[in-house]
Amino acid sequence: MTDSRSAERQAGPLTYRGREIPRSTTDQRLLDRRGPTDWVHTDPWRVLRIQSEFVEGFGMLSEVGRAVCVFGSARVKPGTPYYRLGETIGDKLARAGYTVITGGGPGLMEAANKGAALAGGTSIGLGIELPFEQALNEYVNMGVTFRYFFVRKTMFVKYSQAFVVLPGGFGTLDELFEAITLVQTGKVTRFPVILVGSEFWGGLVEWIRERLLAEQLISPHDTDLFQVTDDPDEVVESIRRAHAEWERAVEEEEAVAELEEALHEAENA
Ligand SMILES: CC(C)=CCNc1ncnc2c1ncn2[C@@H]1O[C@H](COP(=O)(O)O)[C@@H](O)[C@H]1O
Repeated sequence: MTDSRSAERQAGPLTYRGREIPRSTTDQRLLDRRGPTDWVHTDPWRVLRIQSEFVEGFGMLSEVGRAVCVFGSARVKPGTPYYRLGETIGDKLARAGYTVITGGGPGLMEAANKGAALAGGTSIGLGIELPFEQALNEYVNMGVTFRYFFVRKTMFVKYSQAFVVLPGGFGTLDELFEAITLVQTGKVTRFPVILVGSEFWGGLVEWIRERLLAEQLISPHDTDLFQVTDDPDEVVESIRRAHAEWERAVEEEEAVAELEEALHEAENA
């Protein structure tokens, strides 16, 4: 313990004692315009920027209805088979009443946004600031551009109820494995992850079974955490089915809770 209370300073939730006590108070430093400005490049300041990205993202997305994220390569060109597949999936999701969310970039993100926008749906792009210039693709009708990858990833998961994964590179694989890990660890529940393109994904799925499963690095039921299809209608149907099951489960949970409450009241009457 320090000798006396006077040798202590409370600065918000922080306590300083003895020689650690700062020479000025936080307010003095805030109101004093002199002094170095390098604090704008410090981590505590970045934390505020990170917070503001969460606030902007939550603010824009919280009123979006049922939504599906579509991921896929930034590099696939318009007019190619994968691009057309992306457009079809965006279109069908929008017609089924889902908002389509993508990374807002070019390639298959653009394809899904295009399909959704031209079908009259809500087409969202969650862009990311990159070292080279890039704007949200022209088919995004609601967008946010993030500075931080991890804030953006939180938005993908929080505001969608399914992930559709088209062929892609590292970015797409990152998003795919994040989603599967979140489902595997129970951080998100009843969340369909649908890989589109059996020829493209076949090798990876085989490796998961023959290597990860065979070496017991995943559980047998973990291979059910994702499904593979080539059929855009099946993509929409699987998502619909999962949501119908989810709604039934929620209704059941609510009915059980009401029953329990009624029982509790009757016991206390
Ligand atoms: C031409 C080029 C490389 C542009 C990059 N521009 C990007 N804009 C927005 N999201 C991106 C971009 N690159 C990667 N991503 C993210 O990672 C995935 C695609 O990465 P990849 O092309 O598969 O690895 C997308 O689903 C997206 O969420």
